[in-house]
Amino acid sequence: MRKIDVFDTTLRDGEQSAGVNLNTVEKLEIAKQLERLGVDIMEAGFPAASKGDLEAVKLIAQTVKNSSVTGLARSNKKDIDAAWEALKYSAEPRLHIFLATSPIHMTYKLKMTPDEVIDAAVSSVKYARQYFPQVQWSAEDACRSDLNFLVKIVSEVIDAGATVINLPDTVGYRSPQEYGKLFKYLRSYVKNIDKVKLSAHCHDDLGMATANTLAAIENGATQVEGTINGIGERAGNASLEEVAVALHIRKDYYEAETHLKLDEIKRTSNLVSKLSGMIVPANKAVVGANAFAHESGIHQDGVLKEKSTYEIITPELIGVKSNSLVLGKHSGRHAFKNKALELGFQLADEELNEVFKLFKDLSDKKKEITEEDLLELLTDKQTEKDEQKKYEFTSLQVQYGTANIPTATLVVTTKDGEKIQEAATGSGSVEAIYNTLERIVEEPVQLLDYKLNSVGSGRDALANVFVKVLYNGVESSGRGTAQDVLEASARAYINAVNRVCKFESRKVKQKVHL
Ligand SMILES: CC(=O)SCCNC(=O)CCNC(=O)[C@H](O)C(C)(C)COP(=O)(O)OP(=O)(O)OC[C@H]1O[C@@H](n2cnc3c(N)ncnc32)[C@H](O)[C@@H]1OP(=O)(O)O
Ligand SMILES: CC(C)C(=O)C(=O)O
Repeated sequence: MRKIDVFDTTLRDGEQSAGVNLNTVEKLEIAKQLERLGVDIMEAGFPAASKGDLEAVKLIAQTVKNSSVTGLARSNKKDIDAAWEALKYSAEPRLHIFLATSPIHMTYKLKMTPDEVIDAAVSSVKYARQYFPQVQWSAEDACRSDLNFLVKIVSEVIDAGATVINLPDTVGYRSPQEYGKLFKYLRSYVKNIDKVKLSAHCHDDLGMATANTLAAIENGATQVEGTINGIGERAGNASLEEVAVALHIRKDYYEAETHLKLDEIKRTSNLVSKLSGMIVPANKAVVGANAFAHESGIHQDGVLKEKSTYEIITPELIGVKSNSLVLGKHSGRHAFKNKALELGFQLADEELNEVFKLFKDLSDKKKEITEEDLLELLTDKQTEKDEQKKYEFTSLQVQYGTANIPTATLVVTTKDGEKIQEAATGSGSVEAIYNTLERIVEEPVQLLDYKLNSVGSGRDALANVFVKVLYNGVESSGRGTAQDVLEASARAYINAVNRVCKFESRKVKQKVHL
């Protein structure tokens, strides 16, 4: 299997993401994790950019032992000297020099003629080679450069001593087919190309960075550059984790591999996200929170029967413990039963159907059903089984406005099937509800305590109300859970009454038959 070298630039191009600024301690922490991940080369910064960057690159170069450390420099002595200052103590000093080769960049940015660019490239590589045994030379904006010019300059910098040639798609412009052809072209027309490693460096402006990198590999690239989580200038760089996992999963096709420790990927991604502040989108390939989450019933059923039905990457491969079956409105009975079992509830078919219906009702109201939600449903069901209910909550309507008196209208069904409707006012909505319930139930319970909290997190968390009541000198309690605070309040009160009731003394006041 052909080995592809991994050149990580999270600490240089990744740090060029707008809004990202890593201090030396953070950079060192990421560098150590990149070393654990097994990157061949890490670009630790741009030493000429600032004193802080120089010091960070120096510290990383002195600390990291199992990956080669490099730094970026423009084609001038000042930048190369700064890089040498930072990198001279590393095991095998390695420099990365770049110079733009496209007409747009040469004319407008560098204000240099093509011949001047060749001279600057050659003299900077020669200068660097006096110090550095390894010099990578990058043709910035290679993808918008004239091909014959590219062949000429690459050939000359190789003669000047470059050991790696990088062909960056600096602005993420090329399609995979075009980028692949560029590599093929240089391999065919640069006579001394076999003396060097050939590297791909892709940006994601058109969302093709990973595909382009893989196309380069197919066409002769021996090194790939990118960042963890794809962070970087503008839309970012190629995601190294995507490239490495794609090579692994499709080794039958690419016949190439990296030597990354793939099970360190998730940990590296989490660390980079935490320290850079660049949140990984949930649907990001390989490392997104949803990458191994199955939500719909048919998929969940398939995965429970045989994981490979819907999983081409095992979560363990990248260091994630297991996949997750997320319960939501698209889930089916298989996944629901499985989750209930995990939580310790063995449900008979009839029970399963009942709780599953409650779950579906809830999932129409809530985006994601958490374990806590599920526990509520299952324990409520369990409690219901254990308790005979005299009153059942049926419906509630509350009118509330700062200019009006709060009014509640409730319908409660008795165990005999009678529907009782009542209405009352109160100084607040909850009091109006409780005043109404007092009219409905015949047991004169006295409310001692009322507590409200949320189950789960987020805006759509369930409301959980706990009430303490006194009846005939005995304290009891009740609990109600619902999407809405007011409904949970009513349910808690009814639950408390049910628990204190003596079924033999049933008598319902003020009935209104619907
Ligand atoms: C494609 C890439 O990602 S390239 C890397 C981009 N990264 C960075 O720029 C981050 C670090 N940069 C910096 O801190 C600053 O830009 C510095 C310290 C390097 C330079 O700062 P300044 O001296 O103020 O120059 P400034 O950034 O405004 O302009 C860049 C200069 O470098 C020149 N330049 C650009 N690329 C190169 C190159 N490869 N070789 C030589 N000169 C170059 C530009 O033409 C311009 O020169 P000019 O001042 O004669 O017009
Ligand atoms: C310095 C080079 C490699 C670069 O970052 C780019 O062209 O995108």
